[in-house]
Amino acid sequence: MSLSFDNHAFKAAQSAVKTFFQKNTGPNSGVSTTAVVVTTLVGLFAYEQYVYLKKKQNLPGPKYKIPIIGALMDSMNPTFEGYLSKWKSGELSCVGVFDRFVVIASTCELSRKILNSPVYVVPTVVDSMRTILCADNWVFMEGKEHVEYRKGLNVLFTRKALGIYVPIQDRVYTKHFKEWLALDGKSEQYQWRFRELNMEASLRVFLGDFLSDEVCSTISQKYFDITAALELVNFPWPFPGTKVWKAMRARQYIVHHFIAGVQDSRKRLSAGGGVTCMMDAWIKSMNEDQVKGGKMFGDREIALTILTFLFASQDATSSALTWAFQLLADHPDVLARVREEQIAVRGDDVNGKLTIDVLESMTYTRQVVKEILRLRPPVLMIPYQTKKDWPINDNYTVPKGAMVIPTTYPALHDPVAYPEPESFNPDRWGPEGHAEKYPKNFMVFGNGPHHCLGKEYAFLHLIGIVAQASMQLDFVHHRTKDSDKISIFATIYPVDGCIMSFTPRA
Ligand code: HEM
Repeated sequence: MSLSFDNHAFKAAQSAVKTFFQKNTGPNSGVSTTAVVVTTLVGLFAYEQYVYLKKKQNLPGPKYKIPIIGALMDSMNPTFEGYLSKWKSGELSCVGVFDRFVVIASTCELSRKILNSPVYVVPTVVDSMRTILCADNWVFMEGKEHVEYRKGLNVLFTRKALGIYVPIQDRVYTKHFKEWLALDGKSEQYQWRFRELNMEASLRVFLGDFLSDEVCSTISQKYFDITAALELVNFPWPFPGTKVWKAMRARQYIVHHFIAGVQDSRKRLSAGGGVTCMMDAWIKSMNEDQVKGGKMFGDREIALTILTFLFASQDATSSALTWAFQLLADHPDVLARVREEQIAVRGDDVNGKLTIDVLESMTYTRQVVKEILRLRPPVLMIPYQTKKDWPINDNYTVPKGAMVIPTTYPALHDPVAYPEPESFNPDRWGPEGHAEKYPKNFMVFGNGPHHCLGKEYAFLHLIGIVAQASMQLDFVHHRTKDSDKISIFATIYPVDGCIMSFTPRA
């Protein structure tokens, strides 16, 4: 991100300042350099305010912009309460950070409009991501090119493919449950343990055993640097030591190992090996398509795409998993019904291996997962950017180049669609509830051409963990005064980090 407030006007101001200097700061000019510098700075700051207010028009938002940085501090240390008050301030509101003008939409209607207007907007992920994920990554493609590329990835999320992943997921759950049980019922913050389970499940589903345990665990550590750089607006230059710089280094390590994995998978498949993970499935389907002249993906391209899956899934799913355990432990009646369902659908085999058929038959557990995602949506806001001036409604035109952000939380807590929206009520998704009558409000996975590619995988993953944990583990949530408060680290977590203890299920 550059620090140019508005390129044309800024250049004009620069040239005026230069002329002024040339004319007035000679030895005989009688004007001191300090006076000129101060006047220039005041002029530039005044100009910056003018640009901000011109874009802001009548939108709710700060009355003026802090010179140069704007609301950088709020952006670096966001609070959920801060977001809530922003959303409540109006259906559209605004803020300025560095040279970024940000417009936030807080209604379901406007949020959907943004997600479904590819003519006006393009996803930006967040500012730093182009640097971190590499500018040639498919997620930054637009329009037809994006649609076509995305079609080539659908093969990785078909029901058949999802069925291959289930036993891999199950093995990872068992491994992590054992680790939790080895703590002998000790209570501690589990948020990061849930994240580790999730990271290993993702890596093993995506790349199977092509990564060693050691590399998996290093990636898990290094990935923290990528999450930490996910602020809405970052420090503009990736100087050594900045969050973006650390994230880039993490990406280099991860992509290096992913490329090695792709190469191993190619070799193994051409030696007649079977499909063991997503990458194998992808390469095998590519090999088959080759005969029909289908698209061939290169090693780095595959590695970068899998990095986007990790990026898209890791934080969101870890957040969902944390709230899942917390909410289930806090609602023993719901947990008891999940267990009843397990017995009903799995019969004598309640501790047996998971399959996609059995996961799909768990209708109540799916309702529970859906309600967890509604109550605590992992992705609160989805940053897009305008490609041109956009008259988004009768009262306001979003200027070209602005970040325009649809929100999910307000629609998911709309009392019309979800009466008593703060209560955890999986039955609202069942035949006796009426939440399913408001599909437009359920924007947990976005909407429109960029809606989440891994939605069904995420559902099955969360249902699988809840199913297996409910049968194999007894768990207690040690509530604190901060358990229901929300902290923001790319996504949302309970402020106390979810203090839990696990023992084997009696
Ligand atoms: C609970 C877990 C998850 C949540 C809440 C979530 C949510 C989202 C959201 C809100 C978007 C943006 C949609 C839009 O712009 O309209 C998105 C995009 C995406 N998600 Fe997910 N996601 C989750 C898990 C996953 C998983 C597990 C994967 C892959 C394995 C994945 C892959 C993607 C991809 C590739 C995109 C970008 C799609 C595109 O630009 O075409 N997500 N997700």
